[in-house]
Amino acid sequence: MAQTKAASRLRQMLADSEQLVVCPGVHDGLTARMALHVGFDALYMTGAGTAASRLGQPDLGLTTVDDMANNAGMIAGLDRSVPVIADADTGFGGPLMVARATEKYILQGVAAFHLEDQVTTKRCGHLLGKELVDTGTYVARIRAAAEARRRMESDIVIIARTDALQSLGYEEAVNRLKAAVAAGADVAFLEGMRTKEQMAQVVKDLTPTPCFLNMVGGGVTPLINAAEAKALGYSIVIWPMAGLTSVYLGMREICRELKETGEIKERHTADGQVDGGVRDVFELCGLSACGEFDKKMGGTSFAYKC
Ligand SMILES: C[C@](O)(C(=O)O)[C@H](CC(=O)O)C(=O)O
Repeated sequence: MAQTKAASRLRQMLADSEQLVVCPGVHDGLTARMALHVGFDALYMTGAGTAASRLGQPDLGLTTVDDMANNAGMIAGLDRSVPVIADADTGFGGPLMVARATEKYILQGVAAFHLEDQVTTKRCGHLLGKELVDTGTYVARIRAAAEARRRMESDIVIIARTDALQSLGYEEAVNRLKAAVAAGADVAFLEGMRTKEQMAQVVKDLTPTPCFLNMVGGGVTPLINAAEAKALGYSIVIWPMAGLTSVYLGMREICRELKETGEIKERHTADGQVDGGVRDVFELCGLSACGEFDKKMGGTSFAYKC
């Protein structure tokens, strides 16, 4: 398996200490297309969003490895030059299963993924009552992922996440991250931080390992902007709710309008064009590019203007 362009690209970004990789959370093709259109250097495939959009379920470990890997792979395939960082929850089982999951993510062209130390009946890191596996079990997950990466001759980036802060405290959480890095993880992710002091301290305590920051709207971690995250020394910051919050607010507004008034009024841009209509959505998803490709290859189905 050759090294993927996207994983190498992400590794280059991580090697540049001046660069902070800012990733909007996306959960499906349309939200990913919109983030790509706006021009982000990398995307984050949220597990919570995958559960909500593919299953209509909360983030409680209900997605299978194939739900997650297939969703991540579809998103990664939209633009292979833009790295996709994907949620891999607990790795979906013991070391054998974690290795299989890693192989699936690699084959799907994902650039990076995170593995955590919750039990497999996991929950969102910003909910109460999280249960953990012991450090040995967690490290075995990371080791299995690193071994699968070696077997596949891949350069996929492994992000170690710990949820230990809530029940075991800061020191134990940092020890778990250090053990995960020793077992082959490239990046450290302390989940559920509650203070700006912790946010600053963990970067120092994990040096020189790049650190990952999770900005969940409505979660337990204080929200800071990209400039502040960069000043603290973070390498990656994700905003996992970007797609979910947009859909939640936008769909609610439009559904209410239809229910209350019996119609949905067209939205317009400042220069009077319809905004968000059918053509905009198709074009965002590559309508013109599809027609051009078909024609160039000698196809005739889309030779007329769509
Ligand atoms: C990052 C996360 O794993 C995700 O699935 O996006 C979640 C965030 C969320 O539930 O919004 C988490 O922090 O556990």
